[in-house]
Amino acid sequence: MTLIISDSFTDSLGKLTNQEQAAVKQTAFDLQVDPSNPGLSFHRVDRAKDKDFWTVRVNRDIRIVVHKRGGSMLLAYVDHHDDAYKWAERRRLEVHPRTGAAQIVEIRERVENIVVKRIVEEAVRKPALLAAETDEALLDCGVPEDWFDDVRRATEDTILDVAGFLPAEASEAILNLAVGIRPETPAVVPVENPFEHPDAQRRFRTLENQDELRHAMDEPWEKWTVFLHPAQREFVTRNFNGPARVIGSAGTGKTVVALHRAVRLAREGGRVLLTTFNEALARALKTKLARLLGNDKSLPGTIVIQNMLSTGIELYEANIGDVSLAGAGQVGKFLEEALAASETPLSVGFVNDEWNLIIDGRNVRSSEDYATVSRTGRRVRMASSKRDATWGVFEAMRKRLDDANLKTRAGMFYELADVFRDGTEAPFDHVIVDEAQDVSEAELTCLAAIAGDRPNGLFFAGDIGQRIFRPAFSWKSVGVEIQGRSRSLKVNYRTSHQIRKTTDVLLPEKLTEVDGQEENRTGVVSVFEGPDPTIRAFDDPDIESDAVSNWLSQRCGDDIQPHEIGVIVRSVEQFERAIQAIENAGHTHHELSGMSASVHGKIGLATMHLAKGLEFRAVVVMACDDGIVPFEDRIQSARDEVALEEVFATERHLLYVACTRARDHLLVTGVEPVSEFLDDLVR
Ligand SMILES: Nc1ncnc2c1ncn2[C@@H]1O[C@H](COP(=O)(O)OP(=O)(O)OP(=O)(O)O)[C@@H](O)[C@H]1O
Repeated sequence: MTLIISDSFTDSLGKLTNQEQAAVKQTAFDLQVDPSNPGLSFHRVDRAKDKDFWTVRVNRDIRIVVHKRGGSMLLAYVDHHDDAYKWAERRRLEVHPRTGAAQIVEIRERVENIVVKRIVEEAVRKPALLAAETDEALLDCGVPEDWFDDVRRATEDTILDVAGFLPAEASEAILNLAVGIRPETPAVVPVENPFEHPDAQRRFRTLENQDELRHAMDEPWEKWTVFLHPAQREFVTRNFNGPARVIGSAGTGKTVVALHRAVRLAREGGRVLLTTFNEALARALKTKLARLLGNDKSLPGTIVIQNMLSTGIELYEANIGDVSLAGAGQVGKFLEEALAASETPLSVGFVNDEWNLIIDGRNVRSSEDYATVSRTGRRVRMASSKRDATWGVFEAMRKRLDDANLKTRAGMFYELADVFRDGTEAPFDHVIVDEAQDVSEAELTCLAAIAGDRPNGLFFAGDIGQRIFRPAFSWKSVGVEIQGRSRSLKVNYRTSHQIRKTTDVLLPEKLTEVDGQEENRTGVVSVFEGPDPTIRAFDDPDIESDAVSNWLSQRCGDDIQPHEIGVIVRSVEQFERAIQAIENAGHTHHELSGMSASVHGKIGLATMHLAKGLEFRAVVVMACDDGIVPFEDRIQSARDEVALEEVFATERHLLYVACTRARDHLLVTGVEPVSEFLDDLVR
């Protein structure tokens, strides 16, 4: 007998108490070992339309709903006795009429009258969004026939309710149709077994052995470890003959793809480097990898998870020798000294930008190179005569660094790139970069030298709408060409429809990269709903603090634990305001930094920069005042138009990152005059 598990089973398992879950797991193991064991006491669900639904007894109260057909048994659902039966009576298992994928469908006439009645009543008042859709079009979307009328009657108020009754791909397709995006005709992938169809694998998984069953049940809320969207799966399993990239807005499961792909390549014996921007993100990746692997620790290959800087230092020490890096303060001091000694009439600010963005950032080593280097991202033009004079300052700067036996971070990566380009054996076959929007030019050059010409050598996961640390640059110019191998994910698993819709407006619908590629951010749907986010402006910080305190107290009453709540501010200067609000609500806080994860019983507190990679059920983004977001000092320090645009873009990204850490509840506040970005959020 083949045992299959469905996502509806893991969802329902996650809602039981720990004790009940333990009993369910034991019964599921017994079922896998010997389905004929009389202790399981199979009962057919007599009132079900689908006669293949049965229940299995866990204890006096709990029943597992299974679907038995042919030689396979599907674990479909688990609940208390009556609710388990009701669930099965309302559903049938069928094969999608177009694609051939297996799906569990809710039977329209069995869905509680009240719910459907509300959908119908409300539909009378507002225009129906999909009234003109033909049967063919709805079938193409995967809508079961008995739901056609409800879909056609759906209004903007009821479409989410209707979508909630449909199989996931149908739900995603009609939500897109409702905003004018016509879904692609479904792919017909010929498969013998409807459970093996790519669309089916997002909700069903055939279990090969007890370990897989244990893994699927151990942390049922971590569904991503077992079920992938077909678009995610494609990125995990596909082989690329050049650098490839998965993109998508916040919460679309890019990190999940990066992790699964790392495991897939290591299972094939590859040596994988999974790297990311900072230590906090690397730590989060390690935790997730451990969840994904479960007990399966014996990979034929290897996975090293390390932030970019540590990777660079380790590789340098292994291949070149000891390295001491100059800090930003040290670099600034040397530049000022070099400038003062040169008597060149340039501003310190200009020289700093020129060094960071061009000379050090692009590894310019001679005056000849300086004359021809690309100045993309820097609108300040320079006559060649001026460049000659300026070059002397940078030569002196390099000498100062050499004399002090110091390197810059960029310099270290460029040197490493030369070493690997010259044929030194790299310790990795595959490099996967998460949060790739924040990789620097020097780092990318080095990674390309390590694995750029290997099969499946370079893979990136990122979102240019979340670039918050580094300036954008041309990937092509460092030989990383992803055109034709870059695709976006469109299903948001993290944030509710309501939060996603509100925060999406912070960014333009289309973002253009330096290389000219356009990323269309429309057409994303979320897999669940929640309350509308609240955006509020207050007259003074004390009133803001009181309002935030009240909101926090209410959330804790909503069955949310303090550590599932995050308060996020622009920078540490606003921590005091946040702490006051947290303490007024009768809670304590825990500062989330690169080195520490959340602490049970304490509300998390983070800056917007360090919020990247975090996730909370409820989030407050507070102190969004004018002058704080965007941050006035950064605006003042921008020395040209491009730099100013860059400041506004990255400040917007920061607010977007902060707001999209929320799953179910979001509150954004500021004190008058508030951040100009809040106007967009209430639009
Ligand atoms: N196939 C899936 N099934 C269920 N949950 C998923 C799936 N894929 C991702 N998730 C969940 O969605 C959330 C967001 O996933 P992930 O962190 O990979 O998104 P992301 O695109 O990298 O987000 P960000 O851009 O904000 O970093 C996580 O809680 C993850 O567990």
